[in-house]
Order: sequence, then structure tokens, then C-alpha cells
Amino acid sequence: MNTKDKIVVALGGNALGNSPKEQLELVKLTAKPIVDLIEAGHEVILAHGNGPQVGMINLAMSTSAESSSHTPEMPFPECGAMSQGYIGFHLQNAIREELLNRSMQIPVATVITQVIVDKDDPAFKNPTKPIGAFYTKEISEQLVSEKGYTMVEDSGRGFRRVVASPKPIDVAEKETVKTLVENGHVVITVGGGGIPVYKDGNRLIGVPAVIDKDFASAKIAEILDADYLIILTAVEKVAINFGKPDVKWLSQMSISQAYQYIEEGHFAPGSMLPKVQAAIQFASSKKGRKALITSLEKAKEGIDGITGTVVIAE
Ligand SMILES: Nc1ncnc2c1ncn2[C@@H]1O[C@H](COP(=O)(O)OP(=O)(O)O)[C@@H](O)[C@H]1O
Ligand SMILES: NC(=O)OP(=O)(O)O
Repeated sequence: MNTKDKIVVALGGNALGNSPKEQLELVKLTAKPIVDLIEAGHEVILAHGNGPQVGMINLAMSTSAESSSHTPEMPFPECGAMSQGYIGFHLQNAIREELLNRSMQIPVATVITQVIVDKDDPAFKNPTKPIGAFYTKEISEQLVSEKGYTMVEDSGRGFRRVVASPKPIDVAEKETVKTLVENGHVVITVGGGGIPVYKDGNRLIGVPAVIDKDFASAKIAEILDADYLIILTAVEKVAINFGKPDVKWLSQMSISQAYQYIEEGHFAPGSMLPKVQAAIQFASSKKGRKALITSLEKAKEGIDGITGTVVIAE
């Protein structure tokens, strides 16, 4: 990595936890590797997931709606907006505090960000994005019959609800984000992949979906002309034969190797597959751009080239 890169960091679920209390504790740890990058002189733009949180918010609202006429059913775009505010609140304060602890006076802000999608995206007819908690097979079957949810098994970790996940086309607040970044602010944007909206003349209209934050992160990284996309998740490296005795952890993948591994089915849909696809998208979008997939704990070592999986154009 060059001494001063523009880096989009996409934070996975393990950076945030599953409750406000857990999140408040975890973001303190999350802030450290982020601030290490800023201290090293890089321009950092943060994106984050919201799968567990948006599922939790939506479920809480729908349960309440049944029991109380005072709580309306909360549509997904509004749930996404709430998740951006809730996560951004904790994350921006943790980063602000870590910066101040290191005597750095750098403004930090979360931009409530809308991401434009195609309202006719075929994804609306085929829900694939896992959200909310993990359930046993029995409870999952109950949720299908009682609530009409679509449920899938998620990477050997249990069953989860899936919702539509259209591809990001553009970021509505991109000029605001650019201006803040150019003026030295640390910006948290496209939280939870951004609030999905489509354009209708001058209006932006919310659609019930959850955009994948890995794709939205690659999109904002391209828009901002970033040098690096870093996807931080729960594993240190990407593997082929994941979960099998002959598992092989990868330090580097060329674009063509990555396509081949996708073809061979090595990356689970809804978890590692979108990360690898987003890494390919960004690394192949312009010469010199690199994507790195590693764990939050190993972020610093990954950035120093010691670990992680780097995706680069040939
Ligand atoms: N081929 C693979 N290599 C590494 N991890 C994989 C692979 N396939 C599936 N996974 C799983 O994908 C998870 C990351 O996806 P997920 O938890 O959905 O991401 P996020 O950090 O964005 O919440 C890993 O922790 C791992 O359990
Ligand atoms: N929106 C989104 O991609 O969230 P996760 O990363 O938590 O799945």
C-alpha cells in the first residue's frame, strides 16, 4: 500500500454485534484499526453491514404491530434508514473518541445514504439477502408458515430470512460524500448497502429490499476513485474448499482465478460470494485498484501485506 491511499473500508457483522450493548462495546475495538489507518495518513471512508440490525428492527416493528395498534408496520427502506442512524451513532462516536485519544481533531459524520437501484431488477423476484437472526430448522419452518418469510440455510450457521437484494447503480448523496472526504472528514456512508430507492422524475422512492453492503462499498469506492477496497469480516482469508478437510486459505487471487473459483462453487451465496464479486468489480474497474478481504482483528496486518486475501487485476 502507498503511504497515502484513499481506502473504502466495509465492516462486516462481527464489527457490530447483535444488540445495542454489544455494539457499543464492539465499535470501540472496531475503531482502533480504522484509526490506525487514518493515523498512517490514509483517507478512510467507512461502509458497514446491517443484516442482523435491519432484520431485528423489522421483526420488532412487525411483532409490535400485531400486539399494539400504536406501532405501525415499518417498511424495509425505513428500517434501513433506522439501522444507518443507529449504527452510525455508535460508530462515529467510537471513531471520534479514538481519534481524540490520539490527539487527532478530525471531524467524523454519518451520511444517511440512499442507493439507487433498478425497480425492475430481477432480484425483486428472487430474495437472496440473509437478514436478522439465525434460527433452527424447526423455528425456520414455523416462520415460513406463520409469517410467509422466505428462509435459507446460511453457510452452516443456521436458517435466516432472505429478502430481495437489487444491485446498486448509483449513490444519491455522492456529491455530499465527495465534498466531505475532500475536506478531510471521516465519512460513514452506504450503511447497510444504502437505503434502496428508485428514481421517479425528481423523486426518490424507497423499495422493500436490503442492498448488499459489499456491492455498495465497491460502488462508492469507484465513485470516490479510491485506491483500495478493504472488506473486513469474520475470517482472516478467503478459502477454497471452505469447511472441508482439504480447505486451502488464499493469500491472493487474480480476477480470472476468482471467476474460476466462483464457477466451481467455492463461495457461499449471501456471505463470501458477494465479497469476492465486489472485490472483482472494484479491482477490475481501473488499473492499480486493489481489494483485500480479511478479518477486523487482522486488519492492520492485512493492510501491511502480511495476511488476508488480495484480489488484483492481472
Ligand atoms: N469460501 C469461503 N471462505 C471463507 N469464508 C467463507 C467461505 N464461504 C463462506 N464463508 C463464510 O462467510 C462468512 C462471511 O460472510 P458474512 O458473515 O455474511 O459476512 P459479514 O462479515 O459481511 O457479515 C465467513 O465468516 C465464513 O463463515
Ligand atoms: N446490508 C448488508 O450487506 O448487511 P450484512 O453485511 O450485515 O449482511
